[in-house]
Amino acid sequence: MIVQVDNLTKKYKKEWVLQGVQFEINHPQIVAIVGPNGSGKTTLFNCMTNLLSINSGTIKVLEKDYKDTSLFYDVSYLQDNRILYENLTAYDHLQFVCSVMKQPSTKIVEVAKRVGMESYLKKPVQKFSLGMKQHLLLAMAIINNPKLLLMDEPLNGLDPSSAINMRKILLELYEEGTTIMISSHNLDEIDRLTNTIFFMKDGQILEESLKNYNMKQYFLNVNNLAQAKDKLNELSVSYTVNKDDQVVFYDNETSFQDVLIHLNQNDVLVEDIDIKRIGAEKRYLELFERTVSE
Ligand SMILES: Nc1ncnc2c1ncn2[C@@H]1O[C@H](COP(=O)(O)OP(=O)(O)OP(=O)(O)O)[C@@H](O)[C@H]1O
Repeated sequence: MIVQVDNLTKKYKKEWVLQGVQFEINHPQIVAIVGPNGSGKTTLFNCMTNLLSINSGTIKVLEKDYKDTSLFYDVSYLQDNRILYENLTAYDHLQFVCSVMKQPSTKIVEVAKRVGMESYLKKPVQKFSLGMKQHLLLAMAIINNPKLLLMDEPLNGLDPSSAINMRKILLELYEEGTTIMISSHNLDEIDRLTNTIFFMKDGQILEESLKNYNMKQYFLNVNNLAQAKDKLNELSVSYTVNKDDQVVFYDNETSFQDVLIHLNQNDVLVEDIDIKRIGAEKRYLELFERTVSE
């Protein structure tokens, strides 16, 4: 067991933010935590790392109670950049983390290279851009090869190539056996990283595999719509016809190839094909549409 959270509740003064959070992670994976602003993602991470007291419930991490101080060596938490010291260099920060994590200082250059921050390793943080600070936070979080890595909005301020590099590093860590819990509002990036998403709604977690949402949706323009409908009915394909007279269907039942072959053999000409992927954004809108439009 990597994480087990049972009936976790947390309130600030009168506001209940976590209202019975419940989930388990039993094997190494990348899990995204997604939810509107203020839904409690940071609060959940802060509770899991014992930075905040909880009101009720239990949290177990790597088979231990979350308050067990030995977890410090195996769990990293990438928080926002207010934890950085403006007057210290990136090297100073990494040296400090190395010493408390009992890691050799040779790791500093190694991790700086991996993250792509060698050129400003010796500069003070006050001269850093937002993205440079994110690089340093990432380097600090992975220098000890954690078993569990919690990341609160790590993509903030990253340019496209840095975001691609971060994705590469996270996928490598996952391959090496690290479990990553990442909160982000960047649903495209989440789609690229994982299809396991915990949606935070009403102080609870809705745990979903987005496999269904990663289906492809096909839009066909055909020369003879009536004939096409007849032939699709023969194949028992579930389809709809949209306002542009396109035949729309998903790839979960009959394969796309079979549909094309059947139409072609029955003199229906497919003139154009558009393919869309249904991802996390669609599910997010279904769950939070009112919140989004408010
Ligand atoms: N220290 C605090 N004192 C009082 N209320 C707080 C405190 N920290 C957070 N809250 C409230 O708890 C709720 C959840 O906040 P939290 O930061 O956990 O949400 P979040 O999902 O991480 O949001 P975002 O996506 O904006 O980062 C919000 O309503 C927030 O105002």
